[in-house]
Parts: sequence; C-alpha cells; structure tokens
Amino acid sequence: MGKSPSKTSPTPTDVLPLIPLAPPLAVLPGTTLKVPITNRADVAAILAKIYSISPTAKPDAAITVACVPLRSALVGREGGLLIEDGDAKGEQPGGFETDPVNATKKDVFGYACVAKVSGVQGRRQGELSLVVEGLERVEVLDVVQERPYFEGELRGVDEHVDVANPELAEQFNLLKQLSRELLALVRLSSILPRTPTVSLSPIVARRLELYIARKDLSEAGSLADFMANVVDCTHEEKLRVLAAIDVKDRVDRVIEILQRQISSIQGSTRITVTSTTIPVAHGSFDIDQLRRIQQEALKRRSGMTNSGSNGMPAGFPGFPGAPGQGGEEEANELEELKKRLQDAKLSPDADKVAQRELQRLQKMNPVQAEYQVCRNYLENLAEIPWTKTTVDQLDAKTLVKAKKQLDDDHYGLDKIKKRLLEYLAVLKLKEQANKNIDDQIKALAKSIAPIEEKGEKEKDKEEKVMKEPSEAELKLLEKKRMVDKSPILLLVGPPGTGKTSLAKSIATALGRKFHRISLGGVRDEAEIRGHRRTYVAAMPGLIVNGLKKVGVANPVFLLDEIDKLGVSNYNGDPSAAMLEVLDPEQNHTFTDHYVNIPIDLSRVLFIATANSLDTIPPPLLDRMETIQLSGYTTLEKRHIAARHLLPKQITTNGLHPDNIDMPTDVLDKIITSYTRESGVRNLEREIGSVCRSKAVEYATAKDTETLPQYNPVVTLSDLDGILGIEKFTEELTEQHSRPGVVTGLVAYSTGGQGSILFIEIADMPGTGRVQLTGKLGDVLKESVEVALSWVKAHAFELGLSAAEDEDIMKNRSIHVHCPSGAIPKDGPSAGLAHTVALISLFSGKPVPTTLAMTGEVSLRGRVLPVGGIKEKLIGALRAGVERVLLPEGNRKDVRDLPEEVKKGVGIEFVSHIWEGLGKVWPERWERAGGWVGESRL
Ligand SMILES: Nc1ncnc2c1ncn2[C@@H]1O[C@H](COP(=O)(O)OP(=O)(O)OP(=O)(O)O)[C@@H](O)[C@H]1O
Repeated sequence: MGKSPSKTSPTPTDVLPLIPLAPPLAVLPGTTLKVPITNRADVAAILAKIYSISPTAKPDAAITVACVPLRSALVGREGGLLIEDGDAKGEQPGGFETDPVNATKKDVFGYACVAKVSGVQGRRQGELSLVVEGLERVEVLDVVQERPYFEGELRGVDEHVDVANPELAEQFNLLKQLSRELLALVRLSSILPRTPTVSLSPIVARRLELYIARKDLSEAGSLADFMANVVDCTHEEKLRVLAAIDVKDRVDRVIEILQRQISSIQGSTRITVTSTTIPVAHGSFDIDQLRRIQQEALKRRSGMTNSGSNGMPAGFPGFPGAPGQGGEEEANELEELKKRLQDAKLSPDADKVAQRELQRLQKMNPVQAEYQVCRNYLENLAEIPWTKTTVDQLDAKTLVKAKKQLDDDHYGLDKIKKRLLEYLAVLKLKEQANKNIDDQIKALAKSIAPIEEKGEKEKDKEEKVMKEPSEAELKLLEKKRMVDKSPILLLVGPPGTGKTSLAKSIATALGRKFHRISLGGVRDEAEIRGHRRTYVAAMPGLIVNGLKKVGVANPVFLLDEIDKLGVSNYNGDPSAAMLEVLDPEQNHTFTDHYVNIPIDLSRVLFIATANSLDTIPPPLLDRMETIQLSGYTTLEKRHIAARHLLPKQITTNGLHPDNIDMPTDVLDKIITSYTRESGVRNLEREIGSVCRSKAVEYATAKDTETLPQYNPVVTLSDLDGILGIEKFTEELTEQHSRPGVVTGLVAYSTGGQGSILFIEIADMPGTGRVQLTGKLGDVLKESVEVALSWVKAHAFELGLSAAEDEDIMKNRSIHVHCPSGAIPKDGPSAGLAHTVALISLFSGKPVPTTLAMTGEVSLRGRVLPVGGIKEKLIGALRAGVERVLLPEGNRKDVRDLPEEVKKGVGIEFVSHIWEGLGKVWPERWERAGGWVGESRL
C-alpha cells in the first residue's frame, strides 16, 4: 500500500466497514449510486453488524460505510497512470480481481468515498441494491479485516480550494463551460433522429443547468466530481478522479473527459439546423444559446490549440455557420432570411411586422410547430415584391410599338385595339407628368441643400425666408403627382376570340411581366384572399401568389373567366373579395388574410375576361370597363387562319412554310364545313390536324427518299380523308318555303354566338288552344301571345276573316314550335317573326326562306329594337340568309357590322308590323300604302 500524497493534511483516521465495488462502479462525493447486493454476503454482514451493535437504531438512522472501487491494472494506487509502477510490476492487465466477493486486500483501491446508506431498493430477491450517497473522499491507509466484510483504516483528505489561484479559476470556468456545452449537446442529440443517445427531459436538463451555473470556485472539486459521475467515462478515469486529491488536478482530469465526450457526441451528431430534420419532440431549448456556447467554445478552443496546451483538433464539427470550419459558406439560415428580408425592400408596415416576427423566431424553439409557421410567413414576406418594379417602356415610340405589337398578334379587333392604345396613351401621359414633377422636386431639393451647408446663423435666417415656402411647394407638387388609378378592363366575348392573347400582347408592348389568374371555379373566398395564419397549412391567396411569382409590383394580371367566379356560399363570397382587388380606390391597401399587411395593388394592370356578363355580380361589373368582342365572320376567320393560325401550327408541328401550302378555298372549307363557332379555337385545332397529317406525309417521303413526289399543296379532296366527313352543311336556310314557317334570328347568351332560328306554327281543328314547345322561356311565350292578339285584332284588315266580328281561332287550335328543342330560348326578339308566321299560316302564303327577321312587337304593332344584332347577323350570313328585317331602332348597330356582313346580307328596317308585312309580301302592299287582304284582293 503506497503512502498518501504529501499534500494531504493529516486529518483524524477512522475505521469503517468497506464495500468494494465491482468495476466500473465508483462512488464520488456528492453522487448517489445503487450498489447491487445480490449474493453480497459482506454487505449483509455489514448491515447485520451495524444493527446488532445498535439494535435500537431506527431503520432510517444514517449508516455510514466507505465505498471503495476495485483496482485496475492501469492505474496506480495514487491514481497515476501505470507505466512501470511497482505495484503492478509483473502483473498482467486484468491481474486484479473484478468480483468484490472474491476480492482481497490487494485488490482494493487506495482511495474510497465515505457514503451514507440511504436505503435498499428492488422488490424481488435478484434485483436488490443498496442506495449509497457519497459524502467525502478518504484515503485507505490499511485494510484491517477482510472477512466477513472488509474494514479499513481511513483518513480524511484536505479538499481546500485555493480561490486565489488564477490558473484554477481559469480551469474552473472552462469546466463550467464544457459542462454546459455537453448538456446542451446531449439535449440536442436526444431530439435528433437516429442518434443513439440518452434522452434528457427538459426539466432535468434545466435543473442541471442551474446546478452548474450556481457552483462557484470554492466548489470546483465537487463540480468536477459531479460531472465525472454523470458523464460516460471509463473505470480508470473514475479511479483517477477519485484519487485526485488536489482540486486543480481533479478539474483538469474532468476537463479532459468532458472534451473527449463532447467531441464524440459531435462526431455522431452533425447538426443540420433545418427544421425539417428536427422532429417535434422534447419540449424547448434555446438554439441560439446553444450556438453561442458552441462558438465561444470554439474560439477558446482554437486559442488553446494554437498555444499547444490542448490536444483537441482545431476543427469543430458542429453547427453550420460556426467559424473556422467552412460553416461561413453554409450561411446561417436565420441570417439568410434576415438578408432576404432586407433585400426585399419591405414597405414600412411590412418591415415593422417582419422585425417583430424575426425577433419571435429567434427566441423560438425550432422543434415547435409554430417555428415553421413563423418562418414560412417571413419567407413569404421576403418573396412579395413590395417595391420592386419593372420600368415601363413608355418612350416616344411606345404607342407606335404597341400598335404594331397588337396588329402583329391579332387580326381585326380594331375597336378593341383602339381602346387599348388609348389606355396606353393615358398611362404614358401620366408618367410623363409625374416625371416632370419629380424633376421639379429634385430641383427644389437642390436649392434647399446649399442653405443647410451654410453657417448656423445664416442658415436660420435664410431658412425662414426660403425653406418654408419650398417645403410647402414640395407638398403641393407631391399632391399634384398623378396616382395611377387606371380603369380595369373587362374583355367580354365568346371563347377563342383572342381575349387572353390580347392581354398578353399589352404586357409585351408595355414590357411588363404577365401573369394569368384563372378564376373559373373559384368557390372559396380564401383562395383569393388567403387563409388566416392560424389555420394549419395556411397560404396566401391567388393575388399574392401571383405577385410572388412575377416578382415585381407592376405586372399585368389577367383575371381569366371572371364570370365563372363562385357566388356567395358558406365559404364566403369570392366575388366580394374581388371587389377590393378591382376597385382602384381601394386596391392600394389590399389585405390578404395570410399576409395581414396592406399590399399596394394600384400599380398592377388588371385585365379581366369573361364569356358573358350575365353571371358577373353588378357591383363587380360596375368597377370594370367592358370591351365587347363579338364572334368572327368567315372572312375574318380566313384572314386569322392564313396570317396567324396556319404559321403557328406549321412551326408547332415541325414543318417549314415551304412544306405545306393551304389555299384559301381549303381554309374556307375548313371554316364553314368543319367548324361552327364564334372564336377560332376549333379552327386552329382543325388546321393543326391538317398540318400533322402533312407532317407525317412529308416525314415518310423523306425517309423513303421519295421527296420529289411529295406534294405540299392541300386540296379540297384531301380534307375528307384528313378531317373526316363534313360536320356542318353550308346551306342552313330551308330549301322550300311553307306557310307558317319563318326564319328568326337568335343570339345565344352563352358563348355569344348568333344563328338563325326557325319558327314553326301549325293549325288544327280545335277550340282556340295555343300549344308552345321548344323550351321557350316566359318572355318568348308572352311574345307569341302578343303576336296572336295582334293578328286576331287585325284579322279582318289582314283579310283573314270574312267579317269584322269573326274569331279566326274559333274552330282551330295552333301549335308553336322552335326547333333545337334542347336549347333554352327566351327573349322578346322573335315577336316580329311570330306575327309574320301566324299571318303566313292563316293566309296560306309562304315566307321566302332566305328572309330572316328579328324585333320585338308591341300590342299596337310597333316593332321595337333588340340586342345582339352583330352576332345575329353574322349567324344569318353563315346560314345563307340573304335579306334581314331589323327594327328601325337598330339602325345604329349596323354601322359596327363587319363589311363582309353588310355586303353579304340585305338589311331592311321596319318600324311597324304593317311595314314589315309589306317587305315580306311586297305584291300585297297596296300602291296607296295599305295592306290588301286576300279576301279583298
Ligand atoms: N384576332 C385574332 N388574331 C389572331 N389570332 C387570334 C385572334 N383571335 C384569337 N386568336 C387566336 O385564337 C387562340 C385562342 O385565343 P384566346 O386563348 O385568347 O381566346 P380567349 O378569348 O381567351 O378564349 P376563352 O374565353 O376560352 O379563354 C389563340 O391562339 C389566339 O392567338
């Protein structure tokens, strides 16, 4: 047995029972340990002895023993590492007994820990353990008894701490630092997936943190003992800590253990601070604090490495962003977010919110669900273009360029193009005016600046004279700045008439970014305005998403199919949400529910499209300027096909213009026999089919080297093979006229298409009943009744009855039918046609099939104007109508008709039924200007 270290002051010796502990167990002062006592006869004997000596001792009275670890071949009795130690000389490692039952005097270590037995734990025989609480470190001077239990002569050691020692103070601080670092790492690694480590409950971790923080230098030894006990260390390390009587020595040894432990955890846990890799678990911890500890430790450690006092590697595998290991490249996520927010040049309101949210985020635990929500929100804020804009190409050539662009992209549509150019002109003038004001403001600012540079006194004097009026002037000028409250355009027309492509052309002409928002089928208000942030997976709405996508605050937004926007339902009212977007007075403070900060939409150029106005709520319609696009005539379609659609399809299908030649008659045939639509979408599709077929032919010819035989010309006879049999016959008007059948005109509200409509009336013996079929609406039914009343009232004058008091319906019933029975029809515009059809039926005189008519009829027989003239006449021309009777009141509408229609259809105006009858049957129009009925002829 070696001598105790000389530093140890001689303190009273004592003899106490010894409990040898099997490796790797060792009790250190201030720690609690469970010593397994199954088959430990010595422990039983100790307890029996104590109780036999003092049978009156209360069971809870403190029993003091000394816990002594068994020796290791690698550590000397004094705790030094053995290289050539006399005690171990000639002994192999492992030469000491490891089972306390068989241990002898020579197997016990030179130092022990006096401990209080605080109880026995375990329910079953095999799992009993003695709970001991380490009290103080003692030196084992001698073992005085081995059986039935060990008894040793012990001497207390002096654990005095020299608080004046600066070296010790420094080492103690390092110990504390490392202890906290380790704790933080254990907590972090316990929440990371796939890291084999003990999990640490947040409460325990917090207590440990407090325990470490409260220790002061005088307790350096006990903190070292505590940390040595809690960390994972080898038996030898524990023995060396136990034997370290000198506190500085002990602190050094524990520091070494901690450093090794930290490196090993870091090695197995390379931390990526992306919230996706950290699952939600285990309460909270402060990632920033952890990061700070890491960085401090790193600084300190790299210093130590430089001085050579520590063998730790300089690299510090750990957090991205930690200096010294390339972490700067992987820029810290929060820093990056901060930078992105700075770059986004937020509005003052948004900036305030962003700063507040950033502060919240920094304090937040990344494993909290709220962290992700907050981060997403900030990312969204950073992506919204608050102030970024593109510069409009509004120079001297703008209008010329825009006109060219519109003409290049679209044939016809002159009225619409004119309106769009007006819009651009106004925009340009406003910008120019604003630029002039800006220049004046700049000039004023310059005139103020030199005053500020002058001496104080002089400055004061001059300021009174000059600065005040200048500032007022500035304000005045600011007021004069033109706010861009341009109207929102609504393009209405049948499908495929070029609404979308017109909007695109405007964006191109202006040099602005273009984004299309499809509103068709949007049933939920939240789709437009976003969800409130409190909802799970909340998102901004379509408008903010659009802004994020284009990345500038002044794009062209196409609000497509605004007429298909859902109406008010339990999910809110989407059209009401659009009101705020589209109102130039309100949209500079549009608030998305998710973003919850006013966003300026006044610089966005909104263009809406719709197929019909019927389903657009009036308040919404009121905020837009409507521009009507009607269907194209055959002639227009021919031009569009030749100039735009065919070249487009040729390139789409990989052909060269020389590879295909489609003559005008072929195009006409496709237009009239294979399509019947107001727009040109189907036409483009059919042309595409022909191009594809030609492409196959050309490719085959090329492959088989028969190119000379390839004929690029498409002939009329080819069409049958490529597009199938004709879908529509050209001649739609009836071949033979019959009494009671009249050609009317109809403009369908859905799709804005016009066509002819036959009115068929048949009579039969009966009692004056009127039957109506063909899905006729109420107004249409009423117009039949009006027509019948007028005819009945004027039957004698019309020559339909022999006497003035005779009822022409007395012995007959009539049936009015409008074919295409599945299509709903309504409106008063067939009144004239009904009247003429009734007179034709009763008089037996047929009406020419190529004559069509439209107009409302009043009871007095006046013919009143109706709507949809352009669509109706285009439809009439397509159907082969030659003459059309229109109400006098519609004369103004004819001016806007395409030339082709004006030339192709003979238009005659009537203001009264009598006049109309004269046009239908001119031979019966008395020269004197009156009608001659059959009976009176
Ligand atoms: N006047 C025109 N000149 C040239 N091409 C045209 C013209 N009108 C339409 N087109 C072409 O027709 C196609 C369909 O047009 P677009 O998609 O703009 O129709 P739309 O009116 O928006 O239809 P929808 O109401 O169904 O959205 C496009 O390829 C477009 O270029």
